[in-house]
This record gives sequence, structure tokens and C-alpha cells, in this order.
Amino acid sequence: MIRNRDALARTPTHGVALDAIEAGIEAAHPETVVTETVSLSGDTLSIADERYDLDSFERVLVLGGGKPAGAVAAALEAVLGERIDGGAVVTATPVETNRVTVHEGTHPLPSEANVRATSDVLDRARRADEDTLVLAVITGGASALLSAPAEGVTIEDLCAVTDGLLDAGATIAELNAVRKHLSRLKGGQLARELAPAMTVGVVFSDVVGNPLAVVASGPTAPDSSTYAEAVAVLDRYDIDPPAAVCERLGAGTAGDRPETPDPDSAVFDGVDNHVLADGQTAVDAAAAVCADAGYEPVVLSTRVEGEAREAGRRQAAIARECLVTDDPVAPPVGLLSGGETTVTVTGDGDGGPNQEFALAAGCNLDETAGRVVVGSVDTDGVDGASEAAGALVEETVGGQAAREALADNDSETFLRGQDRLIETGPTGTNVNDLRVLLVGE
Ligand SMILES: O=C(O)[C@H](O)CO
Repeated sequence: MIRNRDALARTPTHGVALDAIEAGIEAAHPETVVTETVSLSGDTLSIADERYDLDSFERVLVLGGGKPAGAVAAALEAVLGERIDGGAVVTATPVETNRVTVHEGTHPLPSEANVRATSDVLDRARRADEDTLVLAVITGGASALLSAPAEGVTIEDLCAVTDGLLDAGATIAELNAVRKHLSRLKGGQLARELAPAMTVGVVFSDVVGNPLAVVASGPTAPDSSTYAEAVAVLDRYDIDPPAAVCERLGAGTAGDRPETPDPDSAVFDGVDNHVLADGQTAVDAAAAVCADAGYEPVVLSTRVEGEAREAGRRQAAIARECLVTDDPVAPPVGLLSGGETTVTVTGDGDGGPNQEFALAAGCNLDETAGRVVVGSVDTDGVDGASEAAGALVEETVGGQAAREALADNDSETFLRGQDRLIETGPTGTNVNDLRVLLVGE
């Protein structure tokens, strides 16, 4: 899966880091996950710990979206075969399917193509009745891919607000609180359209802690956020929204639109959501590879957030501590983490959070004599706006030029010049970042 593996595997330690990254991505791939967590025996469909009697339904539909949604639909088809009657998903990475229509959409910004594709999903959702079982594919990236702007709001309005909040460094919970209130489907509204059908959410989480109301803007999850909170987010980041957005959110007025359905809403009586994969899935598989290769795995955290370069410096410091003092663990050790770091852009360069993480770590590995190797990727294969998944570095990547590139947020250009970028292409999954720091003896 790592296309330039040969160029990157400079030493056996580099090779182990690449193996661990590949294993992490593979473990979180829908084909692997669905095979392990979904099964059909006679008329009984098992998803995670829950059982559903297909005999109680006249039809089974697959509906949803997000970056891995095409691969999830294909994997569900492989398990359920002809028991699936149809459906539609919107994804950035189309795959071949037999019964579910896979629409290709745009990410990270929504487009008219996404809106058209989402109408297909919504039309089918509206036709679902009490005899329908809906497998709702809820995966990261769906906030952009599943786009059904609220009345009066255009795609340009959505793009302007999304862009503004992303650049300003809003958190995903803040961004999605706004997106939910500009949509006809997010924040539990897909569940409202699907009722009275039985809805089973098949969730792949790319958000730290798996908050169902935030992953993909929670189309099938209760939502406690409000119009007032959405307005407060725009104010906090000093966003001057388009007029239609002000109008919709009721900025400056009381606002009289119905809120998104909250946890007490009867809409969720027929909804079960199951998180089948998340960052932990990838970290655990990477840890197993480290252990097999003789590196004691230590999971630092699956919840690393904040500025990527700060996280890179801190994790490099922990690796150096292991190397110099054998504390908290004597080498050989594999330090693993997941989560989602961000970059506050102040320079003019190119690069994503995983590349900044790796470059910052590489600049802080002085005197480690090549015994520390740092790999960091976004498991979807796309690190921020970059086409690479991330980077693999060691001490030799550091130096004045590296520090200057970091200062200009130009990690991608610099690491490409050093042949340090990890290239996978879109992987078909999306469970956020995976980092592996190997400390050799
Ligand atoms: O689509 C989204 O909202 C993000 O990927 C988080 O799930």
C-alpha cells in the first residue's frame, strides 16, 4: 500500500515503522473491519454485539457517506449479498459495487455534485418505512460529502463558512455545530427522515473519543448543539458569514427554526449506532507489529490533539528519554499514538499536520545516531491538503534548512526533496492519524 516503500526503507528499523503503519491502515480498512464485526447466519444479521432478524424486514438498504463509505458498502455487500435490496452512498474514493449506488463527491469542500448525490440518498431515505432496515454508513468526511444545504443556503455559502472556520483553526466539534444548523440531514436529521425505519449506524470514527454527534456531523445521532451555539462559534472566530447563513442561523435575533433532534427525541427510538473502527483500531495493529519485531509497544495516547509541531517535539523528547535513560521504557521500544493534530498556518509553504509532526520531531532528534525513526500518517492517505499520507524521518532530516521549512509551514516541499514523504494514495479508510516512533538499542 505504501507506493514508495523501497525508497523509504533505508534501514531495518525504517522497514518496521513502515510495516506498523501499513498494518494500522489495513486493520482499519472497511474490508477487514466489516469482515470481523458483521456476519450473517440464516436470517440473523450480527453487527458488533447486536443481532437483527432480517425476517422482520421487507427490505434492507445501505445509505450514507464519507471517505470510506464506498469501501464499507462493498464490504457490506460481501457479507449480506442479495439480502441488500439497494441504496446509495457518497464517497471521495469510489469502488465497484453490485447493489448499492456509489456516488463520487468532493472533499474537503462540498460541491453541487455532492448535493446531487446526497439528494439520491435523501430520496431513498424518505421512502424507507417500518418494514425497512437501513444500514446507515456514517464515516469521516461525510460532513462535506453528504451535503444537503438548508433552505436558502447555497453551496457557496457552505464553502465560505467551512473555509473560514478551517483557516481560523476551529475544532471539528465547533465546525460541525455550524454545519449541522445549515443542513437538512446533519445533526440527527437523517434519522428523522428515516423514521419509522429501523436504522443501524455503521460508524467509522475519525474524531477523538468517537462523539457520535460530531463524527460526520452525526446524521443518525442526537444533537444537543443549538442555533445559538452555531452563532457563537462564528463570533468566536470572527467569521463574517454570507447573508443567507446569518438569516438561517438567526444571528442577532431569537431565530424560530426547529432545533436539530435532541437525545429525548422519539426519532431515535429505532436507531442503533455502532462504532466499528476508530483510531484505536489502527494503533493496536501497529503495536502488534512493533511487538513482533522486538520493539516493546507503548501506546502514548490515541487522543493526541493540538499543534502538530508541538506534538512532534514532545514525542521526540520522550523517544530521547527512552534512549538516554531507559525511562519510561528501555529500548527497543515502539511509541505509538493516534488522534488528530492541526497546523496553525503562518507561513506560505505546503504540508499537512503529519508532515509537520514528523519534521518537528526530526529537528529534535540530535545525537540519537539514527536510532530513533519517526513515522506519521493520516490513515486516509491524504495529509491535510497534501497528496502524501505523511512522512518517515530520523535525525539526519534535521538542520537549518529543515527548521526554516518548518517556520514557513513548508514541510511537504522539504520532505519531498529529502525523499521522506509516505505515499499511499487514498487508502479507503479514515480513522485519523497514526504515529510510530521506534527507538532502537
Ligand atoms: O466529516 C466530518 O465531519 C469529519 O471528518 C469528522 O467526522
